Amino acid sequence: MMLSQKNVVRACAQRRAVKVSARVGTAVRTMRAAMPALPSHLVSTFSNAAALKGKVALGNARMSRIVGGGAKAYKRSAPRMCGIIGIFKYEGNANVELYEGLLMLQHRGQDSAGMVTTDWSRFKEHKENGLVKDVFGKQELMDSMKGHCGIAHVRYPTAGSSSAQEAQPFFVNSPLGIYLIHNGNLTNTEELRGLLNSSRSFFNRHLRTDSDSEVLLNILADEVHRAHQRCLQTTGCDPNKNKVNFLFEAGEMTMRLCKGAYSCISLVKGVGLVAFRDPWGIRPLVLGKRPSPQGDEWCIASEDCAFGPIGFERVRDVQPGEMVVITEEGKLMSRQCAQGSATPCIFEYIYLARPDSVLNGIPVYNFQLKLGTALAKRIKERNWDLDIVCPVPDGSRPAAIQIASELGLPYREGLVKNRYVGRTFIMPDQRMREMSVRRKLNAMPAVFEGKSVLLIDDSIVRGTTMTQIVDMVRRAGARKVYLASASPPVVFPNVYGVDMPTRKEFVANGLTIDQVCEVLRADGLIYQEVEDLIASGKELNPDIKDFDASCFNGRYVTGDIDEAYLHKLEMSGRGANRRATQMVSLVGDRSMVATA
Ligand SMILES: O=P(O)(O)OC[C@H]1O[C@H](OP(=O)(O)OP(=O)(O)O)[C@H](O)[C@@H]1O
Ligand SMILES: NC(=O)CC[C@H](N)C(=O)O
Ligand SMILES: [Mg+2]
Repeated sequence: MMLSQKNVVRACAQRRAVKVSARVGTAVRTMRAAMPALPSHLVSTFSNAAALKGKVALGNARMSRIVGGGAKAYKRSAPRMCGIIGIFKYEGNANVELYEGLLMLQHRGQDSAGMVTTDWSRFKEHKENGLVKDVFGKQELMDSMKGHCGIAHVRYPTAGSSSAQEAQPFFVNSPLGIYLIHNGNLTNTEELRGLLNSSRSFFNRHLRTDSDSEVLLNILADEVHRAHQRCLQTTGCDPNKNKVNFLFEAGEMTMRLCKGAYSCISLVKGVGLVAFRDPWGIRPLVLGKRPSPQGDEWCIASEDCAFGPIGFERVRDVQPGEMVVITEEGKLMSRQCAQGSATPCIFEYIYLARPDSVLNGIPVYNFQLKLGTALAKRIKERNWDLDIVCPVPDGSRPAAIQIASELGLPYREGLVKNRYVGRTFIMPDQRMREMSVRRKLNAMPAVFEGKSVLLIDDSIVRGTTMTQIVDMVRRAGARKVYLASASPPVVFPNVYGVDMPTRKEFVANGLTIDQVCEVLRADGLIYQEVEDLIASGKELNPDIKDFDASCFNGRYVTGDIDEAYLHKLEMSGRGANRRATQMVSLVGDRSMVATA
């Protein structure tokens, strides 16, 4: 009987099919008999582990977790999040610059793309599932996106579903016309949903999706309405002259009510381009400008790598808890809506952001070099007999270059990435899935033959990439394969906008480093220490007193996340289903970065 992938996972999770004995060999035989369709790499993982150690005392639960996680991992690509951009110009259309800027943020999200442009009298909106070039690379559509201001979004969902209805921007028409785009994830969405449905909300707001971003927009709109009401009750307050103030007041209340991560950009009719960032500054948001004969023009984006190609220059980060308004006339105003205390997400620097970005005053590239330096110190203590250092393209290159230099070893690019694979539908059978991983990366015998190799990756999340690569590198003739991860083991879910909601999908969850090493079939494995990671960031910007490193240390900076929350998340639709039926990206668009 051939079991489907889903059934394999289910069978593993329920621990019915695998009768694990203390001896792994028995377990492997049992697995083979019970699940002929089990991915061979997972079965051989255990055979190999057994060969390496003789026997491995992995418990029943742990075994089924690894098998379940690995099988699921085949369906998924690396976790992503969202990217946002807004542009204010005085004349001409903003559409092409929004498109170019959004392309520079494509690595942050690949599920959908959306844009709205305006001349402040009419608004033109378009959003669809797909990559930026597929959604907006159409002359007729772009010609119709008129207006000198606009906002645009790329999405990788962390709440709700990946349906096109939940693509961004979201829109409300009352009390002012507001479009909003959001990067991050609210952690008290249900509570806020309740507020919007309570008598507190005069409008009885109708929520059409499961998206947290739609909730956030409606909270903001509701607070604008309340600010307007307060004005009407105050002698001498002219609502028409106070719209910017309504936004600032709404920003203050929104930041009191909303928990979690939110970097947002809005177009507000009668006000202008509005941007705000949660009081913890978890997700990035950067302000840029360029001169024009009429005055400064503005761009606000998740990462300042978006500025260069469209002629903007970085001014500064939007501060945690700050709201910036660029009025319809181009005047920049700002208010600190909440006492901010920067604890930016450290995972941004390791994995999510492009190396050519500067976030929170820290150049991402420099951060990655520092991670290389810190890790090299620990590697030296291992006394591994190494011949070459090889990066896993693309994310790990800066760290690997630094490690090679610190260890005095040759840096060799032995893995070639096919950057033309692009997005791929879930492969219908196992052979094709394996093939698609192999066509993404190719190992060169010319580099590996007879060598003891130190492979560097920026992170090992589910272990999918690394398991395949270790195999490939051995097949290409490597004598020994050692692994180093520039980040610590990922063991806790990310609740702030990165799509990593369940612990069981992480290869390092519940295992010792030696056990992970066995699962990955390597000769040695070393991870970055959490203290070294945080210290590296603080050295680059001493004003940052702490980082959100929750996926490594389980300390959630917003203070509202406990075991019960994580458990509920894992049991929820997102955690349980893991979007098994949607498209996945087998090659992230970061492939364009380091090779450009
Ligand atoms: O353990 P896993 O779940 O496989 O995920 C970790 C891998 O995913 C990312 O690479 P990816 O190929 O997505 O993109 P990159 O080119 O930006 O490195 C990351 O850089 C790791 O290599
Ligand atoms: N990754 C993100 O920033 C996602 C934004 C929002 N939570 C959504 O799911 O659409
Ligand atoms: Mg990678």
